[in-house]
Amino acid sequence: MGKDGTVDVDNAVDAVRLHRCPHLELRLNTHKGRGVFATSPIAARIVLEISPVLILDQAENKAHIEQTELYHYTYNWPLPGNDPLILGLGSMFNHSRREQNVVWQRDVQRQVIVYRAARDIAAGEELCISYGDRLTFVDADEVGGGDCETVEGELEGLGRIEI
Ligand SMILES: C[S@@+](CC[C@H](N)C(=O)[O-])C[C@H]1O[C@@H](n2cnc3c(N)ncnc32)[C@H](O)[C@@H]1O
Repeated sequence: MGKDGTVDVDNAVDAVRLHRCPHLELRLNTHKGRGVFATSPIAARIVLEISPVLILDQAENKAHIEQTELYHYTYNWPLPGNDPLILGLGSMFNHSRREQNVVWQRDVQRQVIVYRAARDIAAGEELCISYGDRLTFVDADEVGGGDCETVEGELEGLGRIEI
């Protein structure tokens, strides 16, 4: 780990050094179901989590993922028909259109997703990513409105989840 708390994730191809930020908790009963929250301040760019993914073939995906609740725990992947299941804490990040404070990157070769803080995060904040525009549920943040600043500019060039 670097002096600033960042993690070098550019490891050898045949190994992935795993990392989870210790300042996280899983809250079980939020208005979005379970969700990940910061227990202490977290600096921008810190690696929050490195989650492996499980890639099934197209037939398995159709039979066991698309028709079930598991579909909501998959990401887009650059292999047609093989959108993987996210294992680990990555599967617990909820969506926020306007308050996303987590960005993520696929490591296709090593089949992991690396999540980082998009900006400084305060203790008690929920850690959210963007699932994109095609949601399969009603966005709880949008039901009552709200007036939060976007972090779109900070997220340019980084991947979005579309599930
Ligand atoms: C990848 S899971 C996230 C973890 C999930 N909350 C849980 O308890 O397992 C995605 C699911 O979380 C819920 N979710 C995520 N973001 C949400 C939001 N902004 N509004 C309402 N529900 C949300 C939806 O049910 C969605 O299908």
